[in-house]
Amino acid sequence: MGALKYSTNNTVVPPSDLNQKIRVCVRKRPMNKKEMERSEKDIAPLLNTRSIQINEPKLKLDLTRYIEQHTFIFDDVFDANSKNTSVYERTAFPLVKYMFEGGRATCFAYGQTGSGKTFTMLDPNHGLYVLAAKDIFALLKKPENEHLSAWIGLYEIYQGHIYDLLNERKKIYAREDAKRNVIISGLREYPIDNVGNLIQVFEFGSNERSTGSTVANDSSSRSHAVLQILLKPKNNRKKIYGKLSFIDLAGSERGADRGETDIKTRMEGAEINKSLLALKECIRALDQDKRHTPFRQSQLTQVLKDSFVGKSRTCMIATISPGGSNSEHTLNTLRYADR
Ligand SMILES: Nc1ncnc2c1ncn2[C@@H]1O[C@H](COP(=O)(O)OP(=O)(O)OP(=O)(O)O)[C@@H](O)[C@H]1O
Repeated sequence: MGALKYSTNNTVVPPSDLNQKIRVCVRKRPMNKKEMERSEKDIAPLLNTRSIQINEPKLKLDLTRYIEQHTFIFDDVFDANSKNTSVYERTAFPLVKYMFEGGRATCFAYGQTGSGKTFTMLDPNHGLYVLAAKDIFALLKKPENEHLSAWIGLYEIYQGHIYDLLNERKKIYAREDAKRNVIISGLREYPIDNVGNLIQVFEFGSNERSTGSTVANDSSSRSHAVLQILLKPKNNRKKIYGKLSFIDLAGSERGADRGETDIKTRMEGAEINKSLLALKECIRALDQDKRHTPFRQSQLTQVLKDSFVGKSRTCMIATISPGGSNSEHTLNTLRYADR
């Protein structure tokens, strides 16, 4: 990423390759009502379709205010007025095509609580998973895919444990089989043959998700939610032909040490921090084509092993808030996503 040398200022830049092993995109959400009421400034102008500037408000020792500018370049940057459909075209859609080529694909949303992870990934009307499902069922109707069927599984990772959201939050375990594939034993998977069906099963499962309240968002997620859509041969349910996982990660700021006194919250934060760091390490290893991927460092990266080794592709969507009050979190998110 850092190797890109073209100008960042309002110039037309060449689009990034949609078929890269890893793509990292940023999505900025619109100002919300509270931010508008506080007349917050938008501190995150886009410079072009691939770069964004953060105007960080700072204070000198003599208390005079100044702005520190930071510029970041990504594979795509989506502005506040972008619709999920255009985000989909350049993030999850290439992964849908890839799973029909027999690949394992993963799409993550990473960002601060309230920055739009769930809205982007898992919104029941126009989340990327719904848009993907529409294309998946259309592709399954094609004669060349007649032998395949789609299955869905939904689980969350909370404090290093896996809970099956389609089976009353039953605790389940990941293990490696003789071929060193990671299997989540006991995970309930349902065959699905249309979008309505998938949304219904997903909604049932997401009601089970463990949520708690934070200052930023009353139903903030403290867990990572993983929705997996599998393609299996109709005549062999044990075999996985292709896989696409959508992951709504826990709020990134929850991993920071915020001086919480409550032990439960501290432990949650430590675990989230561990898993997000492990994820970053794995993505870095994948990016640099390293032979060793440290996926064993957390439960999250362990269950995603097949996204990091072999025929795999990953897209990370870093979601950010536009307002000045979130500048620190926004910078942390962009630094995390910056490769
Ligand atoms: N791009 C967007 N356009 C319009 N509204 C948005 C957008 N992104 C987020 N929102 C709205 O902002 C609010 C917070 O978004 P969301 O719940 O997706 O955040 P989150 O990052 O998933 O937070 P958490 O980690 O707490 O789950 C929601 O009301 C959502 O509808």
